Amino acid sequence: MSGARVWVAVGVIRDEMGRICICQRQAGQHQAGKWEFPGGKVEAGETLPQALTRELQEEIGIQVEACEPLLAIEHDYGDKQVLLDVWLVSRFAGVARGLEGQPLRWVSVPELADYGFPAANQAIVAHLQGMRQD
Ligand SMILES: Nc1nc2c([nH]c(=O)n2[C@H]2C[C@H](O)[C@@H](COP(=O)(O)OP(=O)(O)OP(=O)(O)O)O2)c(=O)[nH]1
Ligand SMILES: [Mg+2]
Repeated sequence: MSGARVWVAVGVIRDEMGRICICQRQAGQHQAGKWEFPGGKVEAGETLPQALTRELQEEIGIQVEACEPLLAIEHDYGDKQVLLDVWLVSRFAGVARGLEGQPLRWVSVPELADYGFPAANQAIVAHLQGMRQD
């Protein structure tokens, strides 16, 4: 184990058709090439909803209107430890686009199985697969 633990606000953004927004992590980033749920590090003094709202505005240009906590995951990648605070975003304004050049897709919950996610995300995907989709 090495380094400090990074606290991350992660958004599972669901549209009116039940699809989920995923983005591909870029070259040079930790876990590059893997798909993720958009989000990023919580800054000092921020609440989780504040961090989530800021990150989703910065990364994909949407405004969070309703969100609720889904689950929290601690994971040790060896080179980095993360605490992912995963929130469900059930209402938002704006059109999601990859503002940092990252590929972005809307996929159904079954389709999540076709994408390569960081190891910590397996618990998120399993949680979504076990949830009622209404
Ligand atoms: N956003 C996001 N990060 C994830 C997921 N799964 C996962 O292991 N992570 C890890 C990868 C990174 O080590 C960390 C998130 O950092 P980040 O690179 O998104 O942080 P950030 O947006 O604030 O970007 P920066 O400060 O590096 O510019 O959490 C996920 O689904 N979404
Ligand atoms: Mg990020």
